[in-house]
Amino acid sequence: MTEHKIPRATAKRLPIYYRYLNILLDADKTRVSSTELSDAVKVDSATIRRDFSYFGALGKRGYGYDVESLIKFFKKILNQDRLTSVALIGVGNLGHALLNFNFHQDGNVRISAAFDVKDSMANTVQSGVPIYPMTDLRKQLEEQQIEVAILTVPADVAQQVTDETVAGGVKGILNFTPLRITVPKGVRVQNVDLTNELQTLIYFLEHYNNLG
Ligand SMILES: NC(=O)c1ccc[n+]([C@@H]2O[C@H](COP(=O)([O-])OP(=O)(O)OC[C@H]3O[C@@H](n4cnc5c(N)ncnc54)[C@H](O)[C@@H]3O)[C@@H](O)[C@H]2O)c1
Repeated sequence: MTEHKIPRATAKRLPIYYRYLNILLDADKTRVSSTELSDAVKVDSATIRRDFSYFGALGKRGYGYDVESLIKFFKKILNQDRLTSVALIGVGNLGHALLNFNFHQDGNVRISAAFDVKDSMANTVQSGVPIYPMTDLRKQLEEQQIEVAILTVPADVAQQVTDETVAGGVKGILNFTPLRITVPKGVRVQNVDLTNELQTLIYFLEHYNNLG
């Protein structure tokens, strides 16, 4: 499939396009030009045209892109048309916040099981999600066929928990811990580093805001 050939930067922009296209659909707009899209999502129109060309979605001159067919197409690529069950491991401060949030606005991703070592937490339900003891991790991941996990445990146990998670069949890990975890080939890790994001923002404010 073409999916494997999409550059990473393009893949990262897909959810942004998808979200905006849905807004257009809700507003009963049937087509959109790359310039219009560019203004809305703050990506230059040449990049948008190049991104879309990777999927073979070529806009017609003077017409633009058909909103509905683009959405249909992106839905498939982004797996938005099927529900993805996700596990959360480590129900502390951050874990609780994510459980509470539980990706409501997207509707197709949900945390369906959470795990923690604390005895007091085991076999309770938090924000509608069952919390299992770590001894049940592998069994639950396998039974629920969960392939994506969010890691919110302390850094010193992150690698050990990662190994257990991968043994349960998980193929993708959203890693909130500061540890750069090691995974076998075929398992993908996405690191979320809030400090880094904040520092990047501050850097941009300091270096680019005074130019104009
Ligand atoms: N709190 C934040 O704002 C924030 C932001 C970004 C990243 N992080 C990182 O996310 C992780 C979690 O942060 P936090 O503030 O929620 O910590 P926390 O101490 O509040 O929560 C950690 C949870 O993990 C559980 N845990 C410990 N060992 C475990 C194991 N072996 N298996 C399963 N569960 C285990 C603990 O019982 C606890 O409930 C840390 O690595 C932290 O550095 C935190």
